[in-house]
Parts: sequence; structure tokens; C-alpha cells
Amino acid sequence: GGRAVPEEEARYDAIVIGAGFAGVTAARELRNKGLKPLVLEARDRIGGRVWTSTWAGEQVELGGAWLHPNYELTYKELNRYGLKTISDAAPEKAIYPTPAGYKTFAPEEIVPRIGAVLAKVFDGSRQYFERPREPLYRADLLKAVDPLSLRARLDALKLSAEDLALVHGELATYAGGDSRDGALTALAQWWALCGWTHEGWAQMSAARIEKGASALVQSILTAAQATVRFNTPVTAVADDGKRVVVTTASGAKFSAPVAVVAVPLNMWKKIQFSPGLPKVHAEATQEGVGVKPNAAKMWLRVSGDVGRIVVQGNAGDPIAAMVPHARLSNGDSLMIALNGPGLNVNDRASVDAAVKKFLPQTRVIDMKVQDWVNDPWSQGGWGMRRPGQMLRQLPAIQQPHGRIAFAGGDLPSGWIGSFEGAIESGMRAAGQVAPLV
Ligand SMILES: Cc1cc2nc3c(=O)[nH]c(=O)nc-3n(C[C@H](O)[C@H](O)[C@H](O)COP(=O)(O)OP(=O)(O)OC[C@H]3O[C@@H](n4cnc5c(N)ncnc54)[C@H](O)[C@@H]3O)c2cc1C
Repeated sequence: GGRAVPEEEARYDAIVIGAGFAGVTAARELRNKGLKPLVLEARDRIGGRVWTSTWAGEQVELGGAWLHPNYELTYKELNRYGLKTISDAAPEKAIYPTPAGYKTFAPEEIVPRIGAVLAKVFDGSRQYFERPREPLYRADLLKAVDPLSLRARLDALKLSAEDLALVHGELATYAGGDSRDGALTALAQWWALCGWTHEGWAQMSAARIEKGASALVQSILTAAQATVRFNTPVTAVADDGKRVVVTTASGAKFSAPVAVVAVPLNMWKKIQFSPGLPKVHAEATQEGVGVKPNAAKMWLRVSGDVGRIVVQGNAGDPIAAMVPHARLSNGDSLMIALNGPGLNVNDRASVDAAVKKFLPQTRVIDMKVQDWVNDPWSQGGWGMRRPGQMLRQLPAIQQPHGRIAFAGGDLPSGWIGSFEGAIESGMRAAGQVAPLV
């Protein structure tokens, strides 16, 4: 049904839905194949779960920020557009939970101890992720491990209370607050992509983009020479076998021979697909991959010079983790935190009380919080598979549905929950639909 497609809107070869890393990459790849993309974006800005902004006089990343040196595709893009990376100074102190409460350690003392415990957690991944970017290469071996949650793995290892306290908070944080929600294989794949060592794992925040992560999204989008419509949420995507008709919230319709759905996987269920989504796609979006319930990035201006100190909460703590960012000219410090279970991220007094648990001398003066779980256009944080999702869902959700392909940092073969994964999947999706135009 619906009105006829106006002629001026009918001139696109592909419609890309979502202007995050995955969508802009798909658009740029389509352009490189000689096709004309139209990008429809719900927000009034590009970037999605990447959002470089300014706060407290500093450039701040309200979403994804850091790059691992093994982000091969991302570094290729950075080089292509002449964007530089920078590294933050190493921390001088680290606060970790112990059975006797929080303790301050020298990083050189605590880091090797954590590494030894993580090596136990991920033991076996050299075999079951023999090829880290082709995770199903040893699907036979994965059958035994993919159903395990991080918590199940920790329980099975029967770690000492000391060892458990050193790693549980970090693993729970990556799983969105509860280690039962994250698959062992999701993080074991990161471990494998990092080179199966703790030195490699510790490089996950080795660098960030000097001009901000949004600058790279913009460079890719500029190269795509796409028509971009902001404030244009897509509500329906229909494939009649010849063309795809995309309907937006205002009732406008756009059509093209193919479409790439590059919205967060958690958001697929908000779009009406016809024909309906294949069974596994539908299951994946009902279960979700973008982590919940804790994925707020919090920029905290705290009083005084707290030094270059990293804080790792225990599983269940209201502040999951904190890292230092910069010393401000007035003497205060800027820290980045992630929320843990139960924290009211909109209430400064609650955040202040939670921070004082680790840093009793300081005070939270001001804060800027981006809560991705309650964000209407992501409804979840970074992608992190749940137990069993890799084997049950990954191969199927990477497949197109007729003339519609899917892209996102939630469904790559390599680095899930990252820029690298989003770029990888954007390339795949463009390659899938281009021959159908
Ligand atoms: C707090 C946080 C920290 C992170 N830290 C890192 C990090 O340090 N390093 C790293 O590599 N990765 C990190 N990530 C992950 C990384 O940001 C994501 O994997 C990546 O940005 C996802 O890109 P995407 O294009 O798949 O999705 P998105 O960036 O979410 O883009 C999807 C786009 O679709 C739009 N959209 C949604 N619904 C509709 C609709 N109906 N119609 C039209 N448009 C729609 C959205 O507005 C959005 O712009 C982090 C993520 C979060 C949340």
C-alpha cells in the first residue's frame, strides 16, 4: 500500500538505515562500487553509539572511544583520511577490590596478577578460537563452551576469593552489569583477537582518535557522497522482490533496489519488516546483543588532583570502573566512569556517594552522562553476545533477508562491540546487496 514513490526519491541505488560506523561504511563501499546511497538517520547527528562532544572545556567521547592496535580495518580508515591517534598516559595507581575491601596497588604489581587469572578464564581459546576472525572455524570445539556464561566459567574454575575479586568486576562490566548475561566466548574472542595474552588485552584502550571518533565517521560519510536525512526514523522496511520500500515515522516513503539495515541489533524489533524477519534474526533482536542494563558513560568532574588512578569495582558495585582523563586548569580532575547495578546515573548525590567508596577525599562537582540503555535509538550499550548466541545466531544474522542486508558492531565475525566490528560488517553488507542492484 502507501502512496507512489515520488520520482525525485526514486533515484537512489541503495538505502542505508543508520549513520553509525556500520552505516557510513556500507554507504561508502556502495559508492565505491559506483552506486548512489541514501542514508536515513533517526537522530540529528551522525555517529550513533559514537558521539564526540565538548564538555568542561574538553573534547569528550560520550560513546565508544578506544582502539586496540589490532583494529586493522579501523587503522586503514584512519590512514586513508589522515586522522591521527593519541595515547593517554599510563596510570600510576590502581584500586581493586580484595576480600578485605578496596586496596590501592602499583599497576606493575597488580596487572600481572590479573593477567594470570584471566589466562585461566580464557584457557582453551587458542584451540576454540584458532582463527580469531573466523570464530566458527572450530565450531566443533565451541559446542562445549559457547553455552557458558562468564559467571559459569568463573564458578567452574573455583578461584580463590582474592583471584575472583580481581577479575569479576571487569567481566561483569563488559556484560552490562551481570556476569551471567555475557558469553564466555564473547570475551574469549576478544582475548584471542588481542593475541591471547594479558599484555594484548591491556591494549584495548591503547589509543583514541585525536579529533574524536566522530571525525572518522564523518570522513567515511563524506567519502560516501551520500544524501543524508537526519531526524528520519525508519518504521517499516518492505521488500517486494524487486525493490525495497522504506517508510519513515512521518509517513514518507523512499525506495531503492536494496537496503542496508545498520541500526543497533536491539532496534530491529522496532522496525516492521515485510516479509517478516527470519526466525533467527527475530530471536536475536528479542534477546538483544547491545548490553543491558548498565551501559552509561559518565564524565565526572571531581575535586582536586586525584592523580592518574584507575578504579575497578567489584561485580555489583554502583560504579563499575573509572579511568582518569585529564587534569583541568582549575585543579579539578576529569574522570570517565561506567555505571554498575542500581546506580541512579541522573542523581549527582548518588554518583558522588558511589565514587566516595573508592576515592573518599574527592567530590563529584559536575557530571555529563550518556545512558545508552535508555537512549531511544540504541536501547543498549556495546554489543556483547549472551551465552549460546554465537553458535545459535551469528552465521544466520549475517545473512541478508531478500534485498535487505544487516550491518552493525553487534554482528561482526571479528571484534564484537567495537568500531572495528561495525566497519567489518558495513563492508560485508555492502558486498551482499551491491550485486542485487
Ligand atoms: C558506552 C560505550 C562505550 C564503547 N566503547 C568502545 C570503545 O572504546 N571502542 C570501541 O571500538 N567500541 C566501543 N563501543 C562500541 C562502539 O561504539 C559500537 O560498536 C559502534 O559504534 C556501533 O556502530 P553501529 O554503526 O553498529 O551502531 P550505532 O553507532 O548505534 O549506529 C546505528 C545508527 O542507527 C540509528 N537508528 C536507530 N534506529 C533507527 C531507525 N529506526 N531509523 C533510522 N536510524 C536509526 C541510530 O541513531 C544510530 O545513529 C562502545 C559503546 C558504548 C555504548
